[in-house]
Amino acid sequence: MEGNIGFLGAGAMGEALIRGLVQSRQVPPERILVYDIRRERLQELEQTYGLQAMTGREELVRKADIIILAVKPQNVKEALGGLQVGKEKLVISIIAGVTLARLASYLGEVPVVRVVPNTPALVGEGMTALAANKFVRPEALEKAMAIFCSVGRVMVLPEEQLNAVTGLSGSGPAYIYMLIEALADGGVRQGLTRPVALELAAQTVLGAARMVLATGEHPGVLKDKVTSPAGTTIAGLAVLEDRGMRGAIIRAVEAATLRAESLSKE
Ligand SMILES: NC(=O)C1=CN([C@@H]2O[C@H](COP(=O)(O)OP(=O)(O)OC[C@H]3O[C@@H](n4cnc5c(N)ncnc54)[C@H](O)[C@@H]3O)[C@@H](O)[C@H]2O)C=CC1
Ligand SMILES: O=C(O)[C@@H]1CCC=N1
Repeated sequence: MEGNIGFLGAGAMGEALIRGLVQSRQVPPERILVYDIRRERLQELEQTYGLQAMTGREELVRKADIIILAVKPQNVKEALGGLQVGKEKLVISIIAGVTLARLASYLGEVPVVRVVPNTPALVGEGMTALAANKFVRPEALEKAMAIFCSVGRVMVLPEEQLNAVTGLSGSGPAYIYMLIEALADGGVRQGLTRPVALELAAQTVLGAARMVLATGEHPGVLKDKVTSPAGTTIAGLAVLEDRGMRGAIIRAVEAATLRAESLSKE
């Protein structure tokens, strides 16, 4: 990948992308530039990855060809207010809920791609959806896609769908970690050791996810293949139905989507 990639803000998600990019070998660390308001954070990232720490957002914007905005929605105004970004640059925002229109109110008529990534990018298993404003040329969109393709899967969607994506795949890893933790607790409850239970739980989630993606079969069909008549699985599934697992997950995605919508207005 050509050019310098600059991160404005590098917390949990910024670092997941940095690590994923470095591990993918698509971008050498010396072409990754970072500015974060916390000095100790900058030093830590510089030492860990050998990337270039910038003295301020102006230096970052001057030296980077692609600028990834990775501050929290609440910090958008202080991070972007008064910032001059040339039209030849490509801005990529990973900020949840913040619309292309709102970004344009700070940045003006520059190419911006709004992206919803997730933290499994750190291990090359990210899921990213993106939408571009009208100033983004096809080659620039390709570049944005290449960055996120190097750390997982990518899809282009209409911007109106990105808050729902945030509620599903953006926040989703946390739901799944909770599921894995609960499965492991279940195993421990039945007498398994914690490490054994955790490995069983995590590999089961990974295997089930791979089955859905690799076979293209409806998850209901795959579920039926696990479920023997009068067997163990149906006994477990009946409890999950009783306790409203499906409804709880649907509501979780809804609540997170609504929160993404409200973040845009903060
Ligand atoms: N964590 C996740 O799984 C995902 C996060 N996102 C989005 O990514 C963005 C970052 O999220 P996290 O990394 O989780 O948050 P975080 O709080 O870990 O990182 C934000 C970073 O921005 C820095 N910062 C704050 N104000 C700044 C300023 N004015 N200039 C430069 N740096 C500044 C902070 O010091 C911090 O290191 C958010 O907008 C979030 O909505 C999107 C998808 C997934
Ligand atoms: O919790 C958040 O607001 C961010 C956005 C999606 C995942 N983490």
